[in-house]
Amino acid sequence: MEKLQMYVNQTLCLYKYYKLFFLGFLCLLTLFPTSSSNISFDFYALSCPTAEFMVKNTVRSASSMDPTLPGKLLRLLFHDCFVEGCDASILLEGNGTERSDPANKSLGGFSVIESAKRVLEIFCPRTVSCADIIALAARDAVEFAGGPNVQIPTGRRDGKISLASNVRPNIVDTSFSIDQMINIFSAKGLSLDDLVILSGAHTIGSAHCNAFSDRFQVDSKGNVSLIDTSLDREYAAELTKQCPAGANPSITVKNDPQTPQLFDNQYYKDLSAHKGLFQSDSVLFSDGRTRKRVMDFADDQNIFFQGWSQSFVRLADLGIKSGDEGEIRGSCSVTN
Ligand code: HEM
Ligand SMILES: [Ca+2]
Ligand SMILES: [Ca+2]
Repeated sequence: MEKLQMYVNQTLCLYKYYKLFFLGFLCLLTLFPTSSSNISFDFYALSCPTAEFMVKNTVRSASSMDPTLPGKLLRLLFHDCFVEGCDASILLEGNGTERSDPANKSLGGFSVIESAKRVLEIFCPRTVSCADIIALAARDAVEFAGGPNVQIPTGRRDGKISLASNVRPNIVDTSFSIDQMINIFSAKGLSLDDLVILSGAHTIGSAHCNAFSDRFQVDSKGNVSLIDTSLDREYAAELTKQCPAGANPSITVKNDPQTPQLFDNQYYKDLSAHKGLFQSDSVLFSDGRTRKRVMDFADDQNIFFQGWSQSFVRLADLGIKSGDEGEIRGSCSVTN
């Protein structure tokens, strides 16, 4: 009996120690969080409570002066996040940086990020990362253009690496097959659904003629022949008018001709009508794996917006640096 009592006491004692040990372990976990747990909603609530407000205001006032900015800001996030993660590597200037690669030549919106950063450096010096400003500005650009208002976590830190040679292997080209696109997206942890939904970004903004001019040909009499037969003939003829042979390479056409500045589901209606601008858009309707989703989104804008709110957060979350990784730049175009 005495032995049994001793045994019970020992077990209880051990249990107490284990509990203490376990609680201690939990405490340590919160003291040294894993890197990804460091980003959170309203990360700047204490350090810079007006950060999100200041970015939104900058995006709003710049976009009302220049309606081409929302498209540029949204694309900037895509090109940032797919190379080295969402870490503002795209903003670094200099020889051989991502920004200098020809695939990034048509990016824009840099001045909006810089002016938001300038304001933030006055009110909250060295606090808000350029990576967060890009993500917030893209989010605000979509809202400004009439799209859903998405809450995103903040706390991204700025990267120190930016290499032009990293761009081409990570950025999707319009000539890619759907399998190539799926490969790049899934390497980032993004799904087939994310591919269809995020391509919906092409409901705003514009493109240079060389991004789609290999989809058709015009003979000397002005007759249009389709190289990509998934393209609507009349739409192709319209595009050749806007982009005649030998046209100035700086000419751009609207990605979504019906509602070029409105973030809506018109892009998916365009795809269903064989009027996707890039080959990489058209394949989303031609391929049996994605056609159903294109039709869902063409039928119901709410379904697109719901999907967008989730896929956008996933895009803005790619390869985030947090905790003691990276830095908070003082100026977005150079490392500290
Ligand atoms: C999936 C494969 C994709 C391909 C092949 C692609 C390709 C392109 C190309 C070639 C342009 C025209 C650039 C120019 O000539 O100025 C463009 C524009 C644009 N892309 Fe994409 N893109 C893709 C996905 C995305 C994603 C995921 C987003 C954002 C979530 C995005 C957002 C935009 C926006 C907003 C524009 C308009 C930019 C402006 O107005 O300056 N794209 N894209
Ligand atoms: Ca990046
Ligand atoms: Ca639109």
